Amino acid sequence: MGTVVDAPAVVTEKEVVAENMLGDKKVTVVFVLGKLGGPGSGKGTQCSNIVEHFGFTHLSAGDLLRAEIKSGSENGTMIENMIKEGKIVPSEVTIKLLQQAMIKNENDKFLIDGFPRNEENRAAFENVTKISPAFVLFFNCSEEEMERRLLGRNEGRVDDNIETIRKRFKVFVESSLPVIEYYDAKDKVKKIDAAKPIPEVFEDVKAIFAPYAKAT
Ligand SMILES: Nc1ncnc2c1ncn2[C@@H]1O[C@H](COP(=O)(O)OP(=O)(O)OP(=O)(O)O)[C@@H](O)[C@H]1O
Ligand SMILES: Nc1ccn([C@@H]2O[C@H](COP(=O)(O)O)[C@@H](O)[C@H]2O)c(=O)n1
Ligand SMILES: [Mg+2]
Repeated sequence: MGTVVDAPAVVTEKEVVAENMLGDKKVTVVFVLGKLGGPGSGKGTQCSNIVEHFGFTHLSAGDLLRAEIKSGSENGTMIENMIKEGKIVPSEVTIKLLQQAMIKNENDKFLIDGFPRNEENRAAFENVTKISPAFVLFFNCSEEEMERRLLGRNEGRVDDNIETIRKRFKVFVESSLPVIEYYDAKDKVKKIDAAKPIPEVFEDVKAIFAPYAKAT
């Protein structure tokens, strides 16, 4: 039997132009994730530093979902129940919130924190927005340390209790790991040791973001 050669994917000029475009602006997106889904790995903390030093806009999928609950939206009860259980909200809901937030914002550099949490999140985001991340910033931290930080966070989150924290870790192993593996195979995962004190972690983050330094 002869060798079967896959036909090359046909990419039209329009598709090439459309890649990473949001309306008429070209955007840079960095996904921010962590080990075991990264709850408590310091994603939000370091994103604030990146915003200040590198001019990115921080969009936390979890924060957008929590704001949606507060807004009294028809999806509010469903989202709240999913968060209490540490489960992943359907992609169409989260992607719509992320897309709206990016369109409303004039910036062209976004940190998307806590997303994609599963293969459905990842594939749907790329299909709907045609945006691929520049890279994935991955915070590596032990389960014990993340648990300790979350139990001491005191922000009144419904999911910062030992029962939900353990469920969130379990969901990661089942759902989020393939996402990391997908981007790892594309050499897009930049791993950070997140167990160190906050300023030391930021030194490592800074080295990764140096190419995005604001012109002075
Ligand atoms: N490197 C660090 N060392 C010690 N404490 C930290 C460190 N980074 C963050 N913290 C603290 O740990 C807690 C969790 O941090 P943060 O909210 O940034 O985590 P997160 O990754 O965004 O978690 P989640 O996914 O649950 O939103 C906060 O109280 C924060 O001040
Ligand atoms: N892509 C996502 C992100 C988050 N969630 C839900 O929100 C919870 C809290 O997320 P944090 O990033 O703030 O830790 C998370 O446990 C999920 O229930 C989601 O569904 N999809
Ligand atoms: Mg956070």
